[in-house]
Amino acid sequence: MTQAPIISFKGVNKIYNNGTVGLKDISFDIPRGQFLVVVGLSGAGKSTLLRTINRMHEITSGEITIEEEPINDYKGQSLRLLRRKIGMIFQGFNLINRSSVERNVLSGRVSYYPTWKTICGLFTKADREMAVRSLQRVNLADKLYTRADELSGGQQQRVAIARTLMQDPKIILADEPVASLDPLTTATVMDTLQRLNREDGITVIVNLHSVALARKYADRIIGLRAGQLVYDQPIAAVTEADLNRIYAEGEQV
Ligand SMILES: Nc1ncnc2c1ncn2[C@@H]1O[C@H](COP(=O)(O)OP(=O)(O)OP(=O)(O)O)[C@@H](O)[C@H]1O
Repeated sequence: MTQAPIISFKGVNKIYNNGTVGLKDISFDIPRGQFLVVVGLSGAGKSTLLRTINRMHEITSGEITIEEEPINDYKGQSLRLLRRKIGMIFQGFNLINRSSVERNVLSGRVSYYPTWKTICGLFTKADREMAVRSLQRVNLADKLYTRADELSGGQQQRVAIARTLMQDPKIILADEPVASLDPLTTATVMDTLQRLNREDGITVIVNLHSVALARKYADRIIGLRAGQLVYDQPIAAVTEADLNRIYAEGEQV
């Protein structure tokens, strides 16, 4: 029996309040444990797609299911639980710069605490130990007490990944995670995501501008153009010409 997809889009449309079409009739399934890369020109809808998965953006019509449950109507506790199982990392890392690496990583655990405890920094010993383990997973255990803004960009992004590990996520969404990094640090971040995908079975969905990186890391590549799904192939079937076409044709839109 084939396993049910971890995420399923069914006829999803997203129209922003100003009338801009973000997503147009998107339907596809993401199997559990896949490393999916989303490519497309700037403005194609990649960020919009990612952000509908954790409901940072609301869809206009259609349905998204996660682990076979429709998430459209989640509120309160169900929405919090959904967001707990989905980690997200951003191009700009979104760390608290003046705080220690430990404090930043522990902040990934806040949904497990009442607000007053997190304000006072009252994290349990078990969670402090979990923070060390998360940093070990991204090869940064020696930076526990370093201030976040004293790290390189690649190290900061790995702290952001360690922070999401505190949620024990089933899915990691990465929105242009390496766009501001040089090639060497880019590799450390992408390798980290790949390791978590392969060793921990975390489903990873990454928006990338770089076709070369997409080809190197993806199990499957999907392409968006003007909010539409225009390409969907397993990596073995992806050709350079296909990818060039996604970008070239997009320019005519
Ligand atoms: N909050 C918003 N309000 C209105 N329109 C928006 C909003 N956010 C995005 N858009 C528009 O929706 C479309 C898709 O944007 P989106 O950011 O998802 O594209 P993208 O492929 O991620 O682009 P980039 O690679 O530049 O990040 C674009 O036309 C964009 O201008």
